[in-house]
Amino acid sequence: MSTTLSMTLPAVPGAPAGAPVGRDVPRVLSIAGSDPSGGAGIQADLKSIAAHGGYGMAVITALTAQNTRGVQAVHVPPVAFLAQQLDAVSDDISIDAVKIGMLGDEAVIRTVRGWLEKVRPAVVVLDPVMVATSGDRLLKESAEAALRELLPLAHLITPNLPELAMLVGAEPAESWDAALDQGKQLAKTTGATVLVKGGHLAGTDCPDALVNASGLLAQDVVEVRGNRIATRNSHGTGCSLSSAMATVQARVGDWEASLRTVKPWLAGALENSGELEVGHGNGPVHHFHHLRPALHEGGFAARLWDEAQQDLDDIYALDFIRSLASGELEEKDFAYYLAQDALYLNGYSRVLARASALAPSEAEQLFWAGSAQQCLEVESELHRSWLSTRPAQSGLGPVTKAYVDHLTAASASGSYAVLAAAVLPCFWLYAEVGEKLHARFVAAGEPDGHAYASWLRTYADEAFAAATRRAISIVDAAGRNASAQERAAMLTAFKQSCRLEVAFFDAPRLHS
Ligand SMILES: Nc1ncnc2c1ncn2[C@@H]1O[C@H](COP(=O)(O)OP(=O)(O)OP(=O)(O)O)[C@@H](O)[C@H]1O
Ligand SMILES: Cc1ncc(CO)c(N)n1
Repeated sequence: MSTTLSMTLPAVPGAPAGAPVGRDVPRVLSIAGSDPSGGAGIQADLKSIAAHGGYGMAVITALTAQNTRGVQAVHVPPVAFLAQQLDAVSDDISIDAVKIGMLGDEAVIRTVRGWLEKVRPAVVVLDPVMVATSGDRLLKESAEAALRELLPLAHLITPNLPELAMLVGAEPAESWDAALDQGKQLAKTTGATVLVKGGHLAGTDCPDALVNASGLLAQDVVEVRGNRIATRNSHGTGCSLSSAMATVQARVGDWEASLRTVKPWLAGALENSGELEVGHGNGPVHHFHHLRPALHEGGFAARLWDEAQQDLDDIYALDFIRSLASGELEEKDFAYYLAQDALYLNGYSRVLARASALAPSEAEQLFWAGSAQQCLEVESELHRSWLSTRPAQSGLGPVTKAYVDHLTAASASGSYAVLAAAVLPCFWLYAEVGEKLHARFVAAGEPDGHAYASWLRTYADEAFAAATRRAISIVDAAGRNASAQERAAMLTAFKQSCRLEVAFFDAPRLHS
């Protein structure tokens, strides 16, 4: 499958010409605390580094006993052993970037400081972890002064708003402008670039900004806006952000470009966090939301079918379908439906011909071409046997037009997979509804005098059911081979067609 790690990061606008380009797979060291529940600390850092194509390493400063509900205990091992871990890594491995997280106490800070002064890594991102999302302290109060003194050894500092306030000796900012002012102050006193984070603000926006007035950035303040995502799964966002920034910076050498890469990724990680179902409190983010596990045969079709269930329920609940089944449907509504169906089939046939033109194999080309021909034959049969005896209907109705327009747009997308997904509901939902209505009619003993008996008898057609199975299997294979992005587009196109199938059956009520 083609959904591999996004190792090739997009060329990012704003990257200065001639900016240093680092290693393809940067070696990134996290010096941080352990979160055994996997959402924050070194566990989050290693996932975040890997998600950005880095090689992750971890030196543990402290062990925490915590989960998504909070921190139960903290254990700081002897600092002599911390120093041994740090030296073990740097004696052997060239480190491209370091991310520093939870430090715990003053002795740890002193040890890390000594190591940084000796090794001088090219990229140092410092997340001044003091208090967890749960409100639990992760840095002894007595160590705050030592942490402040460590800041000038970092290139990027990533405090949240309460941490930023504490580091500049002020009250937490309540507005974005006030936060940026504090960021400027911290950048000035430390000489580092400050990443001011909007996570703790109220409102629908969630901006971040890089602040540095010494000419290192394109402007003194580079803001990257973002929408606030409604989720309580924000455990470890700060850890994930800082380690991702260290990784991308080691590759592209530009803080702004790094933030523009990392922020949308983090938004995706927050948006998809619900999928993980980890814990009962503030859950972790989905670091690998951009990767999808390989789907087994039928797996993508099953996902589409799940998506279609609500639309099927909606179809069965429509007056049109209920009264078609009972025979009570008004003749004018049936005539409108048939006339629109003939118009629709003409457009649909053209779109199927386009699928044939884009098909990757002769077998699929033939299938779509055959289906396109079949459509035209059904259209002319509709005219011959049903429409010739019914009063002329007005032209293309609004739903018919919307549906054909949607399919035409899908055929212009250039993606065979998206087009195949868009045309599928017309096979699948129609075949499903046809089979069910036919079965109900037969179960009712094919009542005499049913106004639509002959229609229902031909509605469930085995040749059409076979074509539907083939269309499903083509879309399933296309979906399994597609990138995550293309799959999402397939799902959107499919879903839209399902909605239009519902609307199409409801159109006679509204427009006949
Ligand atoms: N609800 C949200 N929607 C979108 N982005 C968010 C949301 N919450 C936080 N972020 C982003 O997550 C990153 C971390 O921000 P935040 O201010 O929450 O850091 P933090 O408090 O250090 O995180 P942590 O929860 O790990 O302690 C920032 O890029 C911020 O914009
Ligand atoms: C180990 C560790 N580091 C950082 C944080 C901050 O989110 C946390 N909760 N746990």
